[in-house]
Amino acid sequence: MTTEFATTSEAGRPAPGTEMLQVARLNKTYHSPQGDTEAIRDLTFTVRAGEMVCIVGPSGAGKTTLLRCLSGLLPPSAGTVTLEGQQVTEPPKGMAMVFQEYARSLFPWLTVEQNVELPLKEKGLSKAERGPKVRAAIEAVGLDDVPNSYPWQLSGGMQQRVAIARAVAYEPHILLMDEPFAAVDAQTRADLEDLVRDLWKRLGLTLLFVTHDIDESVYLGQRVLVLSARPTVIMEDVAVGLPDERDQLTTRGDAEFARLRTHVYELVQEAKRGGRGEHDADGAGQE
Ligand SMILES: Nc1ncnc2c1ncn2[C@@H]1O[C@H](COP(=O)(O)OP(=O)(O)OP(=O)(O)O)[C@@H](O)[C@H]1O
Repeated sequence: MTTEFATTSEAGRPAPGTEMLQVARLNKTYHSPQGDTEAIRDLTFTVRAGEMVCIVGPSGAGKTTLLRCLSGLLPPSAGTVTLEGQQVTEPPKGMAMVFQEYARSLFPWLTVEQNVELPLKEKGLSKAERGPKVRAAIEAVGLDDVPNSYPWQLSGGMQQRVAIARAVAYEPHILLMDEPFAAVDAQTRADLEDLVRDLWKRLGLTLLFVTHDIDESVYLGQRVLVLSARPTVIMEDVAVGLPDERDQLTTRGDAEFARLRTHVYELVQEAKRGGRGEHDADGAGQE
């Protein structure tokens, strides 16, 4: 395809491999009349430019809370989030997000093209600048035959492709994805996983991908951060040494894939039993 996306240097992104997102001793405690809930106890990790990092953890481990803190929507109770040297206190300009609920994140009265174009308008790009970027993004996600359709005329998987196109057209420095494929069927999910890996490689994206699905985290990630049960710490930062060229059959049939998924599965089971989290105030397993 003819890419109209900015390259890494054109877009002013940090050079690949440099530290981009730093989360330092992050704590989030919710206060309510019923009492305090310490959702996140102590999280420290770094994401380098160009990395694909997955986050898994048991239900209620604080994944949504973490993403809200990273995206500046929720102030931490302690600790800091720093993106490209700037402390995050509001939604950063260089960040885009894709959510699980695509039906709620797309505007039903706008066409595919108009949905993808909207953030570029908000970014202040002229019509002439927007056009090629919108077309390239729609082509990149394989929707070039339906640019004038409305979201409600498309399948769930296609709607999620629109949401992904909108995020990549914006040319974010970092893309956060919050369980983006949880609501689509298994086959569509596999296609979307491959789409995300393809876009990540081609566009030099930095990606933080939250999922419940252990296999998905190993298939997609270069690293998998495994969260403990609440109050959350990082149990382990698992390096995924699988080759960069991945496909659904070969990679998932690989002995190393099986070893990694077993390891992550055991960690999540341990987390569910409350291991290396709630009972470990020192946060063992931190980087
Ligand atoms: N606004 C809030 N007020 C009080 N407690 C909250 C609030 N939001 C979340 N919590 C609590 O914080 C903890 C973490 O919630 P969070 O939604 O971040 O977890 P999660 O890992 O995203 O969950 P799931 O995997 O089920 O989607 C939970 O115990 C939840 O009840």
